[in-house]
Amino acid sequence: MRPAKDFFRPLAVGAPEPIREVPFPPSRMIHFFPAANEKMRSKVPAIAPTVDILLANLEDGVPADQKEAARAGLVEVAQTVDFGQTQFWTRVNSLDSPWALDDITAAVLECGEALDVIMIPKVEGPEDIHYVDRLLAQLEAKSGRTRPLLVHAILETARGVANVEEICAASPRMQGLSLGPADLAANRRMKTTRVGGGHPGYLVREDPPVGDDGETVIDATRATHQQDLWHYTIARMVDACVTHGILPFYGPFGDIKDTVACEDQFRNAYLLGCVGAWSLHPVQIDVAKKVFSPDPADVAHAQRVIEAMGDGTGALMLDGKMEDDASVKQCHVVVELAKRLSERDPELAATYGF
Ligand SMILES: CC(=O)SCCNC(=O)CCNC(=O)[C@H](O)C(C)(C)COP(=O)(O)OP(=O)(O)OC[C@H]1O[C@@H](n2cnc3c(N)ncnc32)[C@H](O)[C@@H]1OP(=O)(O)O
Ligand SMILES: CC(=O)C(=O)O
Ligand SMILES: [Mg+2]
Repeated sequence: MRPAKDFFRPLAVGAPEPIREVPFPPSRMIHFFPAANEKMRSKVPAIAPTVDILLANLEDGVPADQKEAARAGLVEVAQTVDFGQTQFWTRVNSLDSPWALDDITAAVLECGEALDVIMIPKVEGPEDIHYVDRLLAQLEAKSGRTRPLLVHAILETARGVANVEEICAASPRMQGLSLGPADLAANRRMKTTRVGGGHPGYLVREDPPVGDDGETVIDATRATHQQDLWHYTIARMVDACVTHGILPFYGPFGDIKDTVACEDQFRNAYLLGCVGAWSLHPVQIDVAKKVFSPDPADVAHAQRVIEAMGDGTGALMLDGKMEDDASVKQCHVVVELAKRLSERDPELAATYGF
């Protein structure tokens, strides 16, 4: 294990200094485009200003015979598109694939400073991050990059979930985690066949009523309530990320047409502490923007509580509810997020009255 005094030292001579605080610009959606697809690439300049993060995908979703084309597509986009304030990321192939080394090499040596974050899929433990950390430092030194690339890991194996704390703590490059519900379901041998979201079979049922004879009526009509398959993993991911000062994201929602359920899944993640989610299709961009921007009514309420609480200590009644030091802290989280997002989005700022 690296001693604490060496944690923030560059891992190669000439590599940039690691950062000490993870930047938190607007990060409501990571919009995926398949980097091998010329038509989708041609849409990138128009989509870039409408999203917080744009990601060139090289991994799953890209056919095996298009991996080289996807890598070339990443480089082309990095070298030609003006991203403005939008972050530009890539998801490389998994570390056990024949493509990962060339993906990472091209991302550092050919994308220049345009690239902000490299997403590493199927991370199982800190050893995966250590490997990437050293390799990136060597390539950064070679390329002359002036700021370190950050690393985002996908949590999509049971071992990755078991090691989530160590993964978060493995390097100062760690920017955040995303939940990978599709691979995670397969790896855990869950019996689902979907990309994220719930399942009608995962439910709780109301207790049976009791008949006149005092016996329970098992076959009576009883309400059922679908449960959230992802609650445990998201909550665990959020705690690990917050502990280590990095950012948690929900991942993909594969039922593109069901924007209602997508919004629900995203909102559950937002309420549990995630900062954003993936958008796989243009219709999911606005869903993420809506969900991960605080509701104007919540912001107005939070501002009232902050104002009423004065120096932020003590307890008082507002609208029949007790407010105190802890509730006002929650209100600051909401208002600070709204202000941060508003700095980039005057339309949103107007909805908050800033
Ligand atoms: C489990 C995981 O790993 S998830 C991550 C891996 N998967 C992905 O990244 C998938 C990304 N998304 C996609 O590839 C596509 O959205 C698909 C294949 C799912 C659907 O694509 P289509 O069948 O073309 O969808 P649809 O016809 O509704 O598209 C409407 C328009 O939006 C465009 N579009 C669709 N998805 C995207 C996207 N992600 N980015 C930009 N434009 C897009 C289409 O090109 C089409 O444009 P057009 O109107 O000019 O023809
Ligand atoms: C996000 C991802 O890669 C998955 O769900 O498998
Ligand atoms: Mg996956």
